[in-house]
Amino acid sequence: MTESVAIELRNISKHYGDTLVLQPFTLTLEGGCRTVLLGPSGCGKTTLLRIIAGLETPDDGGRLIIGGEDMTDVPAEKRRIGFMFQAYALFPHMTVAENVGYGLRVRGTPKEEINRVVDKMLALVNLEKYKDRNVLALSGGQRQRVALARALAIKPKILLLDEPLSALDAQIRHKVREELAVILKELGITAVIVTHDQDEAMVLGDQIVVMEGGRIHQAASPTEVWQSPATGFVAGFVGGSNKIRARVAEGALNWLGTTTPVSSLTSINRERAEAAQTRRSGQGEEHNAELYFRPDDARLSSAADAAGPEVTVKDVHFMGNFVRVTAVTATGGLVKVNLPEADASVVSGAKMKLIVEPGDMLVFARPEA
Ligand SMILES: Nc1ncnc2c1ncn2[C@@H]1O[C@H](COP(=O)(O)OP(=O)(O)OP(=O)(O)O)[C@@H](O)[C@H]1O
Repeated sequence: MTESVAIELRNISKHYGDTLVLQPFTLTLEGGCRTVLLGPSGCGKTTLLRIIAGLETPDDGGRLIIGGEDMTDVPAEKRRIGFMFQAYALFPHMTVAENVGYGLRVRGTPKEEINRVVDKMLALVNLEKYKDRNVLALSGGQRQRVALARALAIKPKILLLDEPLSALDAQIRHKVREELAVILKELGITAVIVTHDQDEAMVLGDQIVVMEGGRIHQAASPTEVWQSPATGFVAGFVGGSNKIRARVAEGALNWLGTTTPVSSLTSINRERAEAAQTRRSGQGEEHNAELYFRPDDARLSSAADAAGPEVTVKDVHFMGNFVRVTAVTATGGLVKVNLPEADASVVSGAKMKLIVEPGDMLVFARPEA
């Protein structure tokens, strides 16, 4: 078990020249927890990781507190932080054991101690048998575990992992991410993991920080991010929700020509719908809200009396454990619907009703332009 330290990011922001790449924020990453930074390419995840590492300095006024100590001005090599970057950066001319022991060797650790730690780390990642093998003669997943063992060998207080699984193909990636989750949990180390893959974030994180355009949209548990997305961006990014422009007026949510009573929404969505109505009232036909719903939460019906907007089925793909349907709305937008099983009436060109239960609707005020 590693001593666990919290990371406090106080009033952190970052400019490169005139460009603001991280908007000011304050956030605590609990000691011993695994925090995942999740967001699309270019949202600032790596920049934030590099600030924690000491490879970038935050803008003036920002403070980085690690384990209660102000580390803002402490150089990277004095922070006791372990890294694992995207391409692992293993030393190709060295064996597995030499790679894992590298950080200890450069610190002048006695040989016996290095051997002891290397053995322990290789046991942790299940690679004892490969100790004397050259790293080039390993699979991608094995190299990834060597990189993890090397990062952990220096007994870091904090472990930073930048897209640790990006070099692996889809099949092995699933297996390795489960292994990584188990190892990090067992170690109880404070870890910060960057990914743009929401499944990976769900498996690896105790806390997920969802970022976009340099802004933190939400920092919460995987369950909370899934069940109560804080913004439309989170709703759309996590779970691949459909987004429909809507208008709230006179207690009703109008979307694609259909009306859903605001009173039938869940309480948080009802509040947001009411706020959208208040904020943008009296502005004619303008859309003042956005409706999101997950593909799994939508159905298609050919029943004449089904209540819901009409859509035209475009594509139907059998995906193994579900059927993915893409349909076109009356306004030309696309919606995705996941059906639990094949339905003979759902074929390309069929006109069907799109059904979404009010309890599954996520409503947000439309962001100001
Ligand atoms: N040294 C730099 N100088 C100027 N701009 C930079 C520098 N490093 C990063 N940026 C810009 O800052 C923004 C955030 O980059 P960052 O690498 O943090 O994003 P990211 O979310 O990690 O992206 P990815 O998932 O593609 O790695 C990007 O728009 C990027 O172009």
